[in-house]
Amino acid sequence: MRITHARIIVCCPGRNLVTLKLETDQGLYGIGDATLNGREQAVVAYLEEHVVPALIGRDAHNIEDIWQFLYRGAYWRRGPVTMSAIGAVDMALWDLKAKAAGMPLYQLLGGKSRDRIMVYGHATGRDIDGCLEEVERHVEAGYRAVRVQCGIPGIATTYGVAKRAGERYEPADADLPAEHVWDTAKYLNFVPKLFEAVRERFGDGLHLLHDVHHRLTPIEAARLGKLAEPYHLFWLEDCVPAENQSAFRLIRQHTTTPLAVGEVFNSIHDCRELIESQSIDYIRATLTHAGGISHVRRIAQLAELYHVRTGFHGPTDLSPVCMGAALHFDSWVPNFGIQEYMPHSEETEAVFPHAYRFEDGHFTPGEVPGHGVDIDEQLAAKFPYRRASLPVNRLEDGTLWHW
Ligand SMILES: O=C(O)[C@H](O)[C@@H](O)[C@H](O)[C@H](O)CO
Ligand SMILES: [Mg+2]
Repeated sequence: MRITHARIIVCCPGRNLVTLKLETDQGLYGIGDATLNGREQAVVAYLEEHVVPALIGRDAHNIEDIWQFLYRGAYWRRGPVTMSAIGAVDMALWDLKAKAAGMPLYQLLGGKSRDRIMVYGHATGRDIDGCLEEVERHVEAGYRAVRVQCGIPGIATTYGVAKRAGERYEPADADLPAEHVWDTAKYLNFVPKLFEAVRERFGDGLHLLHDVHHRLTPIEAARLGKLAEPYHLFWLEDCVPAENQSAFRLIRQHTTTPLAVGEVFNSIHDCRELIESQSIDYIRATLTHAGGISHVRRIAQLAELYHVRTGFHGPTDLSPVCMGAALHFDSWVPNFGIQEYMPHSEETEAVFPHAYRFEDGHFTPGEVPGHGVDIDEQLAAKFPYRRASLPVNRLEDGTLWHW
């Protein structure tokens, strides 16, 4: 099954999404997601100039060899741009192989380890009451797990909070980076009250998650972990930036709150120490940004040895293609934890017809051959690319901080 054509489709049905389509001499095609939010065109150029020309004529069945060719062969290993490009190729090749076998992708990975995939949704509010209403809405829709993010009194904009009630939170919302202001003291004094209010109203049964979005120092994260213990979070996410993997050892010494990290990771080397030192509980590196199924499978299998479970990143800046492939992976992976889910816009759903379905707080990946997600190229062409940037964060005195 030779690769004959490769196309990169960039569209913006509400947000920018990059899709790789590989066609073969057997008439089958495979699709991969190459979206790197706010840096989309860097991956497009990498694919167009350095990857696609080298793929034409290769046997699409040799997934591992193509992976090694693109990774080792590049000499310049790792990094989000390279690994997103490799991730898209790998995802498209697995899609092709499963289509050629006439099987849903999870079958090729080893079959199902579970009947359905638990997801967590995002409840956001400008204040605690607004956030509780959104939690309520999720509970009524069947969610078993909800991530809560809330406006912080005294801070004008807060990570993860939608502009208006009931709307989605979309981070890349400006042509050039918007500037937000951050204050750790205000945040730390406030956020335990949010957890307390959720537990008071919804009891202990709901899985409760929270994303710190890399804003604390290790000792501050340790304090938050301790403060959160009475509310038994499912996880505390990205409590510190994780370039320094040993920072998590310090946090771990102080708290039993489960820790999740890894949405910005792109390689097993970004999390090897975190996993081997048992400093985390959930690894969030996902298929698009971490080199596709072939590489994330290695991460998950290392993690399994150390009781670390998966909790894939799944916001709307990953396309339905990544979501579909991730749900097949989630169906198989023995050490599954949870899957993030933010509903895509109606336009995005129409551009990417898919077999996966939501019911009662869970997803099923569908039974069609491949990963079950397609792209309507004619419709995609109606939504041209628009530059959109993620914000930056400054402390109140103007110091640039982590976003
Ligand atoms: O947990 C999450 O879903 C993430 O933190 C996202 O909200 C990121 O901010 C976004 O993916 C950046 O592009
Ligand atoms: Mg996050």
